[in-house]
Amino acid sequence: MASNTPFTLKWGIMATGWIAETFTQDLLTNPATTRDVHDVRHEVVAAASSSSKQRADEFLVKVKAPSSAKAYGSYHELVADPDIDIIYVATPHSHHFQNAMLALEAGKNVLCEKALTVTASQARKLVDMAKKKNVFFMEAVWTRYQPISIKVRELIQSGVIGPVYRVVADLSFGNDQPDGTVSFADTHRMVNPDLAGGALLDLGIYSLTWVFQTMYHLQKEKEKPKVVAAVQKYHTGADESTSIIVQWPQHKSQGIALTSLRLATGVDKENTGGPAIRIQGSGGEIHVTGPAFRPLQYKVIRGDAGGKIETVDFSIPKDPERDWGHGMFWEADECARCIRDGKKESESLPWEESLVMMEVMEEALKQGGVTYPDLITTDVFDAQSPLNTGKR
Ligand SMILES: NC(=O)C1=CN([C@@H]2O[C@H](COP(=O)(O)OP(=O)(O)OC[C@H]3O[C@@H](n4cnc5c(N)ncnc54)[C@H](OP(=O)(O)O)[C@@H]3O)[C@@H](O)[C@H]2O)C=CC1
Ligand SMILES: O=C1OC[C@@H](O)[C@H](O)[C@H]1O
Repeated sequence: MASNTPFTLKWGIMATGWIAETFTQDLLTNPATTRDVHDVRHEVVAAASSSSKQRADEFLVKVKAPSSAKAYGSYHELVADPDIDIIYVATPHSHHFQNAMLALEAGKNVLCEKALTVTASQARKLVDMAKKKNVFFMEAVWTRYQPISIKVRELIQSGVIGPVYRVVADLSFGNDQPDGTVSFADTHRMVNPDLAGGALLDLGIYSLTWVFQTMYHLQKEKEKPKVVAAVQKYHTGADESTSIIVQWPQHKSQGIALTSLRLATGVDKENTGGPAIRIQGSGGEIHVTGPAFRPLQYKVIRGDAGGKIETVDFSIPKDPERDWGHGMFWEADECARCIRDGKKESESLPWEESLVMMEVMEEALKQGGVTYPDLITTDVFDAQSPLNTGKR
């Protein structure tokens, strides 16, 4: 008989920045009252800051973690904690390879923020280590686990718009300034090459996510894509605007993934001006509206119904007690279920798909002449790398 007790996943949070705070608050929501989830739950066991233990302490207070949660002043201490089941890597992309490898080497399950790494070779090495250590490993593309994504994938598979031959997806931030900048300081992770900055690895990955989850993910026989890219470089050397055409010739399908720090997807911040994602099948279309990382509406326009439009809206549930909900808890629930069930990778975002997406982004950046420093592109693990010790 199935147990009524939810499976508990114990988390260690690596880094204390913006997304660490947001994700941890989602972890701390009540799954039952927030989103009607009763089979899994989450516990925040510890958080670590590479800057100081005090920063980790302040972080735990800020997110209202239970008083039992431990604060560490180093990533090494975090990955050595035997009470932790899974490490959430929430550092800039520049650090993901070294930080995720530190955790995998220690035998921990890992959920690593997007973009998974800076290079495809780094991503392959992480997957190899996850296999060697027999642990769960997943790229934290939260969009894949949101109900709207699941529904859109189901709709496509049901054949309601026929075979999908083209997807156009955009995530652009509209930060153009009169002085020619894109509003981020040159040292900010969005544009700083030392932190693997640039529109593609940070935002364009969501446009690619829609291209991939609506086409490549659903291919029965996987086909390697061809890639053509146009890249506009920012004065820091990172990309400020990147447009990629991904082609699967045998499937007769093409995806166009767009991203820009200058232009916005829509005229307002909610991107309601038009569909951010347009999925075109031979029998109709699906339009998805809202920022590609967390869109809240789709429309199905069926050719066989004379263009009749069905509109479906979604919302992000909140924990009534915490007055909080960002929509990252669904990916956390996926980690818990996979680990409970002994799975090492998620079916919604298999390792192979993360690797192919990294290859596409690497190729696009190569075509655009974007390069990153050796410290962050090496695929040789170094536990004492400044990226792991925080000695900047
Ligand atoms: N899924 C999503 O919706 C989002 C995902 N992200 C992803 O999360 C990652 C982190 O982004 P975000 O939280 O916005 O970044 P922040 O700059 O807010 O935080 C990054 C944290 O990483 C740690 N860190 C370690 N070394 C450095 C360094 N040299 N420079 C800066 N920080 C360092 C710091 O924590 P400490 O000092 O405590 O070690 C810092 O607080 C990125 O890869 C990004 O793509 C970001 C936003 C949204
Ligand atoms: O992943 C992300 O999604 C939301 C954006 O605000 C952020 O810059 C990006 O990293």
